[in-house]
Amino acid sequence: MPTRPTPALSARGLSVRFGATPALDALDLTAAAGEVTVLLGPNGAGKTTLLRCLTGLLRPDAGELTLLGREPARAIADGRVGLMPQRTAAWSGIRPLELLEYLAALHAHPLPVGPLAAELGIDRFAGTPYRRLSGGEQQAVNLAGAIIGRPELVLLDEPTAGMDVHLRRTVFDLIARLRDAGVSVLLTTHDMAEASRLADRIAIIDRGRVSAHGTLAELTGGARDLEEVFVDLTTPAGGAR
Ligand SMILES: Nc1ncnc2c1ncn2[C@@H]1O[C@H](COP(=O)(O)OP(=O)(O)OP(=O)(O)O)[C@@H](O)[C@H]1O
Repeated sequence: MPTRPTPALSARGLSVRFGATPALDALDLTAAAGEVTVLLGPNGAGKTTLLRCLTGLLRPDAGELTLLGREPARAIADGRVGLMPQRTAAWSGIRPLELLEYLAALHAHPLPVGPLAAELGIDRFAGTPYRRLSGGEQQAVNLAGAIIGRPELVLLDEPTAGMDVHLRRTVFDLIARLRDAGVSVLLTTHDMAEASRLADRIAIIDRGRVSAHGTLAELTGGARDLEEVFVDLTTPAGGAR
């Protein structure tokens, strides 16, 4: 019997509570290796909480989690996972090119900094302190930092938020190339068009659980619009949990 390929991500019964709020409520999700998996969900659905569990920033109250078949901390320590957070104040005064060179030096076989910076337009503001960059420029630097170490799995939290159409298209091409190179990508977005265009599979998260998971065609039945399906399957932010 053929063995099943190791998934990029496996979460079973993952639960996180903040006081009375169940941010993740026994969430089950498997993301196949080599695919782009898009997490869609209303504000507060638990997407960022899931990503924080994946990167070891948050310890779940219950459940099991593996990345690339390993404990998340192990996979991350081995440099196999790249993370683009939604926002980071951590870099503050460092200049983008210095930052990328520093991050590249942490990895055995990094991408060449110059071409990556040029592709994402970072060379135009390479010497500006990170905190002075526009939102979209900071996002470009965050994305470059997530992929510079040639990770096998990339976690992107709203990667195109704040980006203009040009940069957004560049990022779409880059994500498609990562996938073509066999990299697994897990990303969150609120943009239905982006999800439709990029995803091999879409997981709709609602109130800390996966309410649907499949290809675009499976979710929409080929007849409905993804936004309609999303509205049917999710609770508006502020709705009863
Ligand atoms: N540190 C925290 N303390 C208390 N509550 C928190 C904390 N972090 C998240 N929450 C709550 O957990 C729930 C899930 O939040 P999360 O940030 O994961 O949602 P999200 O799906 O990423 O939302 P968005 O699309 O708005 O980014 C929300 O109700 C949020 O207020």
